[in-house]
Amino acid sequence: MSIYARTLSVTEYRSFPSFELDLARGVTVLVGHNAVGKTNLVEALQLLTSGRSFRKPSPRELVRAGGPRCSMKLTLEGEGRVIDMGCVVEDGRRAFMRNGKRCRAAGVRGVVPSVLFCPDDLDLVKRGARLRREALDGFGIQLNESYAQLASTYERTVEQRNSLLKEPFCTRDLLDAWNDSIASTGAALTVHRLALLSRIREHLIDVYAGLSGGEAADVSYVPSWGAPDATPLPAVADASSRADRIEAVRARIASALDERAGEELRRGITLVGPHRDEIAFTIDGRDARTFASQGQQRSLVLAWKIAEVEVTREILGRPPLLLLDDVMSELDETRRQAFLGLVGGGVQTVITTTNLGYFDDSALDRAKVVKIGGGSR
Ligand SMILES: Nc1ncnc2c1ncn2[C@@H]1O[C@H](COP(=O)(O)OP(=O)(O)OP(=O)(O)O)[C@@H](O)[C@H]1O
Repeated sequence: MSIYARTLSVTEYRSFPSFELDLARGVTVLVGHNAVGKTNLVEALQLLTSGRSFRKPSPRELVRAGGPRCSMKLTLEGEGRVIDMGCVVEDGRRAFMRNGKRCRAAGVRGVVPSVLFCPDDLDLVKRGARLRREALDGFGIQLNESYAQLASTYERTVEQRNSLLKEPFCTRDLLDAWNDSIASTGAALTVHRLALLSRIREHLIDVYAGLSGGEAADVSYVPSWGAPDATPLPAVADASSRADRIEAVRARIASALDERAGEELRRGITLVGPHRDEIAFTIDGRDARTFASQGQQRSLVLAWKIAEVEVTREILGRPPLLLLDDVMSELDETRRQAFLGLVGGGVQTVITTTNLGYFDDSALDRAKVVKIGGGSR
């Protein structure tokens, strides 16, 4: 049996003095009124599977108001293993634990990765590019530790270069000294992104066509460093062509940095690199950000999330933990069924809702329903 999330327990965490939640191997529905803490539980599950929270809280925000510390533990079980992933916040500092031993976020990340879908995601297509980059990276870092390390090294490098750019003494020579690290780390990160996006794309196209009755959706990577008609990058077939690909991107980032140095010095920010790249959706060849209806944009996001589930299965050989926070009310019947269909495919799922009316009887019969703010059913 593949590894899955069995029990979450939290103490002095957000709205909970203490709470223990046994999860079903299939679907667990958390039902309760507004503000009873359903999303808080989803957040803990995300934190203990991915090492991050979509709410981006400061450590103190995780501690129940007035308390000095909080702790969370998620027990994973299967494949002959039991692993406890933990997180403790004390004195305003957050520490992760694996089987009781302190570790970095990487220690809890990715054994059972999670795919979260919450109401904020519904605007993913039309909001700023940063959110789409974060969606791709947040997924990628759970599947590949080198992706995670590159993303974090690259972020630090850009921060340092931007700090330098804001200094009155910053000169072209001082700036150029940073270009190598931006270009080489940025290129390696970009190649990870391109590989992951191409896997997501394959599923997204099929899923979207199924949801829409045949419309052609697509998603592409629009780099900050190249004209769209630039020579295509070498295809990734093996490790050596991967190295060629990184070198090709590195050279383009380096030359774009060179070209735009004057503008960077004037504006005080780094204008080239993966932190400025775009992930763009189209439907029937038209830019989805400006042309797609709200329903089409939602279907694109839904297709993206389903693609994340399928790509996890492809790469790790097991499905992720799917966390659906408060989205049932936002989706119509077809889209709800698309998600519930995944569940039939053996994806462990936690769904929060204020209203069980969004589920048909057969779905509820197969689910474990837990009332939050009351007893379990
Ligand atoms: N650190 C904290 N200490 C105490 N309470 C907290 C803390 N953080 C959040 N809360 C409380 O948790 C509640 C929100 O919980 P949550 O967002 O999980 O609700 P929910 O059940 O998902 O609600 P909805 O159905 O409206 O989305 C709020 O009442 C908020 O004040």
